[in-house]
Amino acid sequence: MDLVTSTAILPLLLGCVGVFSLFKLLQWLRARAYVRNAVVVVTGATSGLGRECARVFHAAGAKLVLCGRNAEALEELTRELAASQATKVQTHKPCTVTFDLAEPGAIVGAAAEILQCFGYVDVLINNAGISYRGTVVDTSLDVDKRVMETNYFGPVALTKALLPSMIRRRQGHVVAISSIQGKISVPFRSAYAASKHATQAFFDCLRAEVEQHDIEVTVVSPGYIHTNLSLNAVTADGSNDGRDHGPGPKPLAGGPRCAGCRGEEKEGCGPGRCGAFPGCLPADSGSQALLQPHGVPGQEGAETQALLVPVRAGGAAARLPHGDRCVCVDWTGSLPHGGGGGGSESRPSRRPPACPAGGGRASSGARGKMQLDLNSRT
Ligand SMILES: NC(=O)C1=CN([C@@H]2O[C@H](COP(=O)(O)OP(=O)(O)OC[C@H]3O[C@@H](n4cnc5c(N)ncnc54)[C@H](OP(=O)(O)O)[C@@H]3O)[C@@H](O)[C@H]2O)C=CC1
Ligand SMILES: CCCCCCCCCCCCCCCC(=O)OCC(=O)COP(=O)(O)O
Repeated sequence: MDLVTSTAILPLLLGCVGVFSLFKLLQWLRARAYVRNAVVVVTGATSGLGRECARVFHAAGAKLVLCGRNAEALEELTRELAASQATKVQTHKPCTVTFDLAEPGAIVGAAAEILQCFGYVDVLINNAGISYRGTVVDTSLDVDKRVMETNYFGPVALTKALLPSMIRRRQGHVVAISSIQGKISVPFRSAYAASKHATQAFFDCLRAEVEQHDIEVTVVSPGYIHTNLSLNAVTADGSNDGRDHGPGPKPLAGGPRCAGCRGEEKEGCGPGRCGAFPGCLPADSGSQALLQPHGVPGQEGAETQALLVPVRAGGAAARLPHGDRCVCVDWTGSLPHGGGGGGSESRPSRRPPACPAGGGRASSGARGKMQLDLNSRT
């Protein structure tokens, strides 16, 4: 490289680094300013994602309204936040409101209480939810309704009750914590996936309706996060599952196998063989990954952070970190919004063919560490 070229490249590089750093700094300042002193309502604040939201928003200076069913747990969280390490920004004592989202009659009163806390709401985070596990045929309709009440009708009712005040102020941000299961449907999670699909649709419609009032609507679609959600999952008869073997579709005993391998000892699909197996997803079947674990799935510390990746018609893709392989799960994945390349309905189930010999092995059920970072807001 001659002298002229090298002297031109160095300033250019430094300039790029400078612009990038400035952009990051502005992004950080914007996120901080957005949250500081904002009135943020978090439902399901006593556990998991909601608790983490409470911690992060409190530290960033938000005026929190913490909602949950358990008044004592909410008080304990308030004490914990008050005792947490001081940050540079001024923090505020949270307000708590206790109500059950699955009680339709409780929501209007709860919304009024929420508004009394600080007089208005800037951000509503519809986070509370329950999981469900069971077969369609065994699940009583009461259970379907309970999951829908908690995950869908409750948040919808609360949003409706708080919207008029946001519209009057021409300010507000409604957040719905949905799930990847709001985009794709998997067996044995019918009620949960249905509630999350409904959530996705409702809040997408809302976004289009309230844009004119300067109100923002965000749907968050996380992948697996290791919380109490699995422990508290309801089952077909309405009882609690009570098992915590990590969230998500579980491999059959003995490890992940192809859908056609139920009860057999053969494992895995070899490279290039995925297409033959409804239960096996190609490691890379398209330009967009559905699930993109960072780290080795199943391994402690693997980052399977929430992914907000649009589902593409034509194939669910899971890219594994250790090379291109099929990913075998014990169910036949159906795709939303036109699976199978162009059609508008999910693919009909096919009977899985016999399992191929040998091949790669991959683990489903990777767990994500949860850590929210307000700075990553774009
Ligand atoms: N964990 C995961 O892998 C994923 C979670 N999500 C979604 O994230 C959200 C939070 O889940 P997560 O933190 O994991 O689960 P947790 O079980 O840890 O927390 C759920 C929270 O919701 C509250 N809640 C449950 N039912 C009701 C109800 N009827 N009325 C009021 N509050 C209620 C719980 O309160 P209580 O203490 O009273 O039970 C609890 O605070 C859910 O909407 C879930 O669907 C999405 C994708 C992945
Ligand atoms: C490396 C893994 C490959 C698996 C590829 C399958 C791709 C599709 C998987 C479906 C993703 C579902 C994401 C679920 C996010 C979510 O809502 O998790 C919570 C639960 O599922 C509820 O927990 P539970 O343990 O009760 O199922």
